[in-house]
Amino acid sequence: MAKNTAVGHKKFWHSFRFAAHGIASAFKSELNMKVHSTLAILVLAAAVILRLPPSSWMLLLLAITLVLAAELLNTAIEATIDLVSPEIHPLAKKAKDTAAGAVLLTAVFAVIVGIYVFYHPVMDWITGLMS
Ligand SMILES: Nc1ncnc2c1ncn2[C@@H]1O[C@H](COP(=O)(O)OP(=O)(O)OP(=O)(O)O)[C@@H](O)[C@H]1O
Repeated sequence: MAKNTAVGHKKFWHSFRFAAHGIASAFKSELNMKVHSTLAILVLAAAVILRLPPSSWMLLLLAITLVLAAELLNTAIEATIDLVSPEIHPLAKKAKDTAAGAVLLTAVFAVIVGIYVFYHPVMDWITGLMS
């Protein structure tokens, strides 16, 4: 474990590496990250198959980025609480529950985006299969 003591452009690349390591370690340790990213890959595969337009892609990428970013922040808050308050405390509960609430909110947004962008293409695809 080391602090970022580099300067100039080296500091930038060190920060980038620490951030990439943070993402990779959250993927390894957090089941929710694995579930959300697997769903994201399936959704993007469906977007390719159904040839969704660029505007739908942008909405999907926004929703996926929001969910994964919220999940990363939730993981960071959980780790901080476990460090500073391993014992039961109402404020620790408030912090963890609120962070989990943020993830839930982004997941609800992602579902709404999914329905909005996939509804008509899926209906057209089903109609095509039946005719
Ligand atoms: N120190 C604490 N004090 C009070 N309540 C806590 C504390 N730690 C956890 N909790 C309660 O237990 C819930 C679950 O906490 P936990 O740390 O197991 O996270 P989690 O939501 O299960 O996420 P993960 O499985 O990714 O670690 C929290 O949302 C909170 O309500």
